[in-house]
Amino acid sequence: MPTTPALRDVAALRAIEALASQRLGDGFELMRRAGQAAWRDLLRAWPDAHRIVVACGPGNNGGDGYVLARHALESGREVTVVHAPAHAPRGELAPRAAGDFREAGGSVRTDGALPVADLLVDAVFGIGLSRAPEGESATFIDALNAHGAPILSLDVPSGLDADTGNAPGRCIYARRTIEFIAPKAGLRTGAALDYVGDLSLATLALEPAWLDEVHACAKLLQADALASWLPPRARNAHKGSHGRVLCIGGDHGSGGAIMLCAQAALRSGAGLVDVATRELHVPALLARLPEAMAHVPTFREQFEASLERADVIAVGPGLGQESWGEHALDTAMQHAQGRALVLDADALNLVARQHRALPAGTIITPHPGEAARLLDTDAKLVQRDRLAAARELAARYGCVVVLKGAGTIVAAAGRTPRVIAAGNPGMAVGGMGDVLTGVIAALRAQGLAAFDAASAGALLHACAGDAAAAAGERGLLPTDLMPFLRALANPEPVR
Ligand SMILES: NC(=O)C1=CN([C@@H]2O[C@H](COP(=O)(O)OP(=O)(O)OC[C@H]3O[C@@H](n4cnc5c(N)ncnc54)[C@H](O)[C@@H]3O)[C@@H](O)[C@H]2O)[C@@H](O)CC1
Ligand SMILES: [K+]
Repeated sequence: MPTTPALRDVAALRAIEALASQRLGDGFELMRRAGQAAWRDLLRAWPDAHRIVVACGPGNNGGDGYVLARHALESGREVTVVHAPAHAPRGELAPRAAGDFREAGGSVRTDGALPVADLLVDAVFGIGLSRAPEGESATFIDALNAHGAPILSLDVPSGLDADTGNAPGRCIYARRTIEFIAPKAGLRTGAALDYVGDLSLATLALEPAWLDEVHACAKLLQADALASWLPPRARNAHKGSHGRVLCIGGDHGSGGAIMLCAQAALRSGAGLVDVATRELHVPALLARLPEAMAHVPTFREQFEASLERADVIAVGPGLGQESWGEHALDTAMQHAQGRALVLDADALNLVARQHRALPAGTIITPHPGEAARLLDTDAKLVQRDRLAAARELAARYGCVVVLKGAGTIVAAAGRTPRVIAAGNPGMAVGGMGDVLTGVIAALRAQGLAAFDAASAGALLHACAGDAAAAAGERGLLPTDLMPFLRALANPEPVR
């Protein structure tokens, strides 16, 4: 796959299927290729699986399952196709694939009962899922999940909405999913990451140019894209060449948040970092991070001078929503003209509370709860369709949005959203977002445009999290990322 592959939604996949069926002259050819590709993938991942149960649904996803089952049968495996009573093959193609399987001597159980197996193949529902599985469909999915053998899902774990990554009801927990034709946005963000397992792709030998004829709903940013975002450093650089970041936050009780932000900004290459925080936190900050310059927002002149000097103002980590934080945010916003802004955490909660407009190009980094407050909805609805929520935030606030959570999304009006293909659950710990704010602010200060700084920052942060998680996800600390931020921010060996 290229470093930033295009992601497709169901509408685009339907368009590609129609186009390909027409150009190949036979609708069944795609199903034949899908079933065969899935069989090859199964052999790669589970070469020793002998007893294979293929669970088929009523549509073309089930048809792919019948094609795979015929290949398994012909290679001497013990194969049983099982479908729920209500899932007899329908339409034009699936009955044909089922007929081929029976003709080859395959047996089909129509009572939904699952025999002993080394491996289950899930071909119940694909991109045609139209509602939450209920009744027999729900019981069948429950039985597959409870069986105990690993599950290979064809195209989509059955029950998952391939556009949103939301499971509206029961859903298969796959060990592995083989996608057909093109990678799907909905398999890479939010709840989807609990269901998909390892992902592989079969393009079904379609001409790449055919894919270009349909729209991409998002792009996937993978670890190897990182180097291309990071600007080279001039040999005669001085500290001013790499930008000046002012980090504002750390009300009483939250002093660590702004320290993490500042340290991450320095480790991601900012030339100068100022911190405006509570006076009480200054000694700890300077002891821990002597490279930072400390200011106190209540000393107005000193604070305003630091705002005037800043290239990038990052507000929010540990800011709180009391008058101290409100005053610091107000003052920062008064000096936003001509500077880049990165807003996080309580800065976003204050923006939501005050119904504040944001200067164009502001980067906001909400988690789903903050996104919900900004959109006046609830976090569950945000998570139900993360891409739509990120796009809506970008449109409503005219800003660049980094919607955090598994499969972070970066969106901006008029741009194709980006989905980050890195990060891990070890990063779900307090302080991790403060680090992200510092990373993005540092990249913005080094000259990246807002959308690129947000994208590269989210990717760098996630990759550093993955590198740090090599020692274990449980117990991972935000400070563990610091050496990896430095290493990954320097992809070229230093001469
Ligand atoms: N159309 C094509 O050209 C190709 C399709 N392919 C496969 O076909 C799949 C799409 O096929 P379909 O469009 O037939 O859709 P699916 O097979 O995903 O499912 C549609 C069928 O399931 C039923 N259904 C949907 N949600 C349900 C629910 N919650 N409870 C009960 N029944 C439900 C529908 O009524 C319909 O009969 C892809 O995911 C892929 O696996 C591949 O063979 C490649 C080519
Ligand atoms: K499936």
